[in-house]
Amino acid sequence: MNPVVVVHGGGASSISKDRQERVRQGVAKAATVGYRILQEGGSAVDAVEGAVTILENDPEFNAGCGSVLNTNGDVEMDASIMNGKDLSTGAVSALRCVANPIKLARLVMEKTPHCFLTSEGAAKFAAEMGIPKIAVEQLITERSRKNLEKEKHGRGGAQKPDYAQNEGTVGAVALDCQGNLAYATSTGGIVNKMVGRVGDSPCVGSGGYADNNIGAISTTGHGESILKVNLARLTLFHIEQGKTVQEAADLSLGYMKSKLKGLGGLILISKTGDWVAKWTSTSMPWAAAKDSKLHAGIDLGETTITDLPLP
Ligand SMILES: NC(=O)C[C@H](N)C(=O)O
Repeated sequence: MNPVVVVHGGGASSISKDRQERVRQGVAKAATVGYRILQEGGSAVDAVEGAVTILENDPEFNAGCGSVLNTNGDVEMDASIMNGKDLSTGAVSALRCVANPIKLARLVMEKTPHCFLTSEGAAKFAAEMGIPKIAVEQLITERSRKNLEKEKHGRGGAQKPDYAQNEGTVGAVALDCQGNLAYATSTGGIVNKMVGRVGDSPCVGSGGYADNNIGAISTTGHGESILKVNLARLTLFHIEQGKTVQEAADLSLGYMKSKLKGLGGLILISKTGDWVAKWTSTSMPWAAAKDSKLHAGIDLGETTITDLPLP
């Protein structure tokens, strides 16, 4: 089986010129790292964890360092991961003071009898696993502080968040040489969210899904809409009904938009290695690595294809 990795850096409003290059490099690096892991014989789970860790560590994206702030100016992160081989899954939500939520989600999947740990319980488990607690300041950037200010005061103190401004959730899907599929999704959520608000990203079936018999998907966008339509599982349902990856993505994103006015995006790989990156938000940085080529883009109709650097 030829390995494939696709990553996204979140459905977003238009990305400013000065950030575009950094965002482009971020997704390209994540896809390249994930692909190398697969080429070296790593599993799909290893690849999605590796790719998402790169994006969590990159302050340009709304996950790990660079997460958006809640209404108290604090960071509460959500993440989930799934192994399509046996449907094992792990998730964390409302997690504070950990650099890489996706690593903790994987530990929930592999080291506990549960699928999902939240808040204090997740933090306690992180400590038990020897994951260092970091100061919240290490996760907060100048940009996220400014975004919160803008959200609170810049729109005349409007109470409702403008979802078009919420950007940067990260995700990855992978197909390894053995034909195994996996997904990982990680986020700081939405700007100015209520304390304790949990979005779609840690919820299996909404923020992502992976089943070796069908495909793997990671989603991004307006979490409350994604939760209501179970965007990830809905898309895979269309694949099960015989749709192509493009058709399935269009159908499920189209349904969320027409039914709820919810905008978002997704990356998807089928069990046969067909892949797609689609969005209804203004833009979505993404990159895909397959057959030693790197495909990447941010805006609609704009795709570049380059050779992947040799290992
Ligand atoms: N930008 C995003 O994808 C946000 C995420 N889906 C959430 O609602 O928490």
